Amino acid sequence: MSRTQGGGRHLDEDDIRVRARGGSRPRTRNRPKHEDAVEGMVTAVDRGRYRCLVGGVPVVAMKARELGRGSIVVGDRVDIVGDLSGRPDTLARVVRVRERESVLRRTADDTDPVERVIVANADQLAIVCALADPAPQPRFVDRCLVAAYDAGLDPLLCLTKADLADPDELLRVYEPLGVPYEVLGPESGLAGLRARLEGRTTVFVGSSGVGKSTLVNRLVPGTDRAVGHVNAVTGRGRHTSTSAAALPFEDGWLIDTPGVRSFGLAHIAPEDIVEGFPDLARAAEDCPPECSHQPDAPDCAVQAALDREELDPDRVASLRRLLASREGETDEV
Ligand SMILES: Nc1nc2c(ncn2[C@@H]2O[C@H](COP(=O)(O)OP(=O)(O)OP(=O)(O)O)[C@@H](O)[C@H]2O)c(=O)[nH]1
Ligand SMILES: [Zn+2]
Repeated sequence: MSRTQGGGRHLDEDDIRVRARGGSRPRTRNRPKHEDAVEGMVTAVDRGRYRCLVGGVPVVAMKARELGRGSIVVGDRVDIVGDLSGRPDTLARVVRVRERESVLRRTADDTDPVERVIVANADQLAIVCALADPAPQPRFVDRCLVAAYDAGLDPLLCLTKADLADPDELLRVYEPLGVPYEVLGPESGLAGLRARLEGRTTVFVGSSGVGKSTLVNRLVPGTDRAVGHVNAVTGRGRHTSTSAAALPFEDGWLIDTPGVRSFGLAHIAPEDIVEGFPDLARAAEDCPPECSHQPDAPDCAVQAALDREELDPDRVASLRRLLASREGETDEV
């Protein structure tokens, strides 16, 4: 049959012929490119280079031009072609990014509308908070809880430096919310925490000095965070990256985020911020639409419940600060 005949009809007959031979898949012009691509997980990103773990081998890759401008972040599952040997000076190519099961986003600050995905495919957010030195920052915890619930991640509160202070005051607030927690000190075993991390992809966040690195290093001994970085391979500097890096851990992943001290929440709607406060959300349901929940808000049911002493004033204050910070006031943590 001549190729010059009507295209669609010709394709039909070609299709039948292929099937009649049995076995082989029908050839179509739309077959995915790069059928030989192999799946990998992005463990670090550094200036346009993606460090991926492909079948246990660390491979450095660049983004194929056909992928355009879309971002690739730590946690992404990607399809890779090219040199997958992992040898120095080799550079593979990421040709596809698999659909993400979750995205953890942040805006640079609460009034900045530009949001960035910082980690893909995580399912747990470990909020590291010291019990002392630095003093606990419940507002930081609240902010992280909002980000976790919004992203569909399960929160896990890691209370560190239990040798320096008692966790009771913080637990009085967070235990009734059903937030899982671990109390950790230098001498405490890590069995409980390990069990919560097994098989999961957990992002660690914490403000400076809370003991996050100490914790991650205890969980994955001998992990020099530098190994997570592309630099050694590209030879482009030895700085400590401020981007996230994933470490394999017990059938799951630990993702450290040294550059992320907090989450700007500008991309989260006020209603969703309230959802991050399960102890207050019920009362807020009785508020007028678009209620600011601030003390001067007319008919605010949160204020009414507060007046009846049904709500924890500190929690209401924290919610109000978060909501106000989206309006342009800063909420430093
Ligand atoms: N007393 C006490 N000190 C701790 C504990 N965990 C960590 N530290 C100390 O706290 C300080 C900060 O710990 P890091 O692990 O560097 O804290 P970090 O959260 O990674 O801080 P950045 O490196 O700034 O991100 C260090 O001097 C640690 O030795 C703890 O459980 N108890
Ligand atoms: Zn209200």
